[in-house]
Amino acid sequence: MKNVLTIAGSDSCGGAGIQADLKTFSALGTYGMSAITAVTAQNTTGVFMVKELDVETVAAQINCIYDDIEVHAVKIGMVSSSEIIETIGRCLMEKGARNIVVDPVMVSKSKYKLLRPEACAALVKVLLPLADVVTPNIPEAEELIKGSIGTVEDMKQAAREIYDMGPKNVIIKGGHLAGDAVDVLYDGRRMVLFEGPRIATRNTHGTGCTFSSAIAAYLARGYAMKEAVGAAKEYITTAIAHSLALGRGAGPTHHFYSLYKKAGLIHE
Ligand SMILES: Nc1ncnc2c1ncn2[C@@H]1O[C@H](COP(=O)(O)OP(=O)(O)OP(=O)(O)O)[C@@H](O)[C@H]1O
Ligand SMILES: Cc1ncc(CO)c(N)n1
Repeated sequence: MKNVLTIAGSDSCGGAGIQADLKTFSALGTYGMSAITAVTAQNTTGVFMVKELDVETVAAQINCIYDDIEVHAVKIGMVSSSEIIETIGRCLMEKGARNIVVDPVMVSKSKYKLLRPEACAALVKVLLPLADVVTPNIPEAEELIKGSIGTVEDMKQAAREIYDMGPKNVIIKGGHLAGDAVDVLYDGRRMVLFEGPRIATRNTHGTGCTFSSAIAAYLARGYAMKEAVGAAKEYITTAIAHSLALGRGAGPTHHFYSLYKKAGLIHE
């Protein structure tokens, strides 16, 4: 069994954050563990409250996992303050963490700021250089490069600029553009495009969390980066295709279908 840790915020409605991450880890046959950075009160219509945890609690969760259990990959999601970011950076360096996936969560789909604006610099300085891969969506990539992105060519240029900030690989997710859902992976030498059909649904709560967690799970299972991203793309496309019309807003991705299908339990 491969063990995967998520360091992220809790989403009370279970569609994004820690809850999406753990569901993804399980569905992909890995053992999931968590260090919670903040508790959010949210549902499919929006985020209503955020309570950050103190840095001692964040550090204690990470340290006690690494002191006891082998961690084959770690995914970092919502980390709202500079202090929490610096604490996570320090802990992961001390523990020699590997297979680090950084999802630079900034704003929820419902437009709630999940990263304090002044903490963006710490994210760039501390977490990007530690990342084996960083997975911004279009608005996050625009914030990182301080420019606008409207085409796949713009995504490639943004990937080059973000690569220069220190991560080993960059994926720009194209979920926010029109047309097919195209993601761009850049490893400093090659640009690889992952193209999926755009699924016509409003139920896309937690797509970014699910995608980055799937990459972490596949890296933990020993996939090389390009193969991990390709497999994660298949997983997220399936999870969106079978997303759930829960609540009055954007419903969540679905995590059981792929597992059952892969296991040969679903015949179509
Ligand atoms: N409607 C869709 N159909 C198919 N694939 C999609 C769709 N929307 C997003 N994706 C894919 O889902 C993955 C996550 O991308 P997206 O841009 O939605 O992340 P995000 O904005 O970070 O999500 P989150 O709401 O969790 O912050 C990418 O692989 C993207 O191409
Ligand atoms: C806790 C949490 N993390 C990430 C997201 C992604 O937008 C969210 N909505 N909530």
